[in-house]
Amino acid sequence: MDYTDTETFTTILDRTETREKGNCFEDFTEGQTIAHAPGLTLSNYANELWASQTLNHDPMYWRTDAAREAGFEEPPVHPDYLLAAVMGPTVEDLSEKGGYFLGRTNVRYHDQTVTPGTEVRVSSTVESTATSSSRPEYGIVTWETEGVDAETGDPLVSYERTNMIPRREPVATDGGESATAADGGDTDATDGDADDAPPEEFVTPDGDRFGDFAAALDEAEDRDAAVAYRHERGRTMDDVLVATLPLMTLNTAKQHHNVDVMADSPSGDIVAYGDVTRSVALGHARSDEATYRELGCDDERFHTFVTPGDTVYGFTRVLDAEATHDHAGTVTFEHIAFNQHDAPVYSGTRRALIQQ
Ligand SMILES: C/C(=C\C(=O)O)C(=O)SCCNC(=O)CCNC(=O)[C@H](O)C(C)(C)COP(=O)(O)OP(=O)(O)OC[C@H]1O[C@@H](n2cnc3c(N)ncnc32)[C@H](O)[C@@H]1OP(=O)(O)O
Repeated sequence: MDYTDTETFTTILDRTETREKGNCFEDFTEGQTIAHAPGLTLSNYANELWASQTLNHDPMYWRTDAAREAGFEEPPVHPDYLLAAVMGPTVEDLSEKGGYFLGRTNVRYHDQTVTPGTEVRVSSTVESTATSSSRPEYGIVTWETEGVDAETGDPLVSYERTNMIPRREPVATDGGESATAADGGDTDATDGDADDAPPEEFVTPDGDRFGDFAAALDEAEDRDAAVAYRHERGRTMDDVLVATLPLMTLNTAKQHHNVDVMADSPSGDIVAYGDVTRSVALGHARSDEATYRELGCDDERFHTFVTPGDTVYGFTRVLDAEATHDHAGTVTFEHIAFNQHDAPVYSGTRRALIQQ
């Protein structure tokens, strides 16, 4: 028999089993810990590709003199690449089966002096599993993940991530009726103050230093005003951003590189990895601030798909500024990434040390 004859081969394909990858919702139990096999070595190539393509062009990641001025011995790996490199190796075990990255919180950078050549090992613990009331074919799983330096065991980055994960067997649900009734059917991107009217005034900081953010908050205080502004740059999602960057971190989620499968999904196309979308928005934001160190991110949500050809812009609201160090202060931001139709695609809060 000729296996390479298309007609014959098609009937053979129909009769053979597919050796599947990934885990379904039923495979996760609360408290279970998974040591991810892949792990990787942080590379200069992937670091530069990530930071350049997401417009994270802060000189301290590119120039030795700027790195030394910021207290590093040499340019460290970019925190967004480090975070993605700690998420990529988890995908095969946690999310390769499909479903969407819904959000993440408690992102903490434990060591920002990490340089290319560092080997990373990653493990995750299942924090919770829940039924999706709106989607019977999915469950919702939250994991706590930590990436460590393989040589020293020192923690590098940790976070809690939530995904929709396909079930083997759909369950009976109320079709989301209870959630809709409970939350009033609110689909606004920024939870919490969706029913409030926007403030009368928006204040833009005069510059990119801690003092500029603190002064803008002072100006807005006791008035119907918010410190909030848009960033000029936008980045159109191309193949490098959508498929290459996640694959460079060993992220095997089909959503980012298998057009054939994704053609039948609700997006109809491959979708940008959430960490890439977020990194582009944060890159825009960092271009308008004198960042000293990243501290962490919380309440990150991915609101809708970003597909190739979409353009990602950034919007920032300044929530708080606290003088915590001689040379820098802690600023809390809310960042919103939005597309060419002005629809929010990502939101999250971020704390960073900003130079005085
Ligand atoms: C695969 C991958 C990485 C990886 O390999 O990992 C990626 O990078 S992929 C790219 C990034 N990603 C996206 O492109 C998704 C964009 N997004 C959407 O396209 C829509 O959001 C939706 C179609 C997914 C849902 O749409 P939607 O149904 O209108 O949304 P919601 O009703 O808000 O959420 C539905 C249910 O998820 C619950 N829920 C939401 N968020 C959280 C959270 N943070 N924590 C806990 N539960 C949460 C919610 O509580 C509801 O639960 P119920 O089903 O019980 O009501």
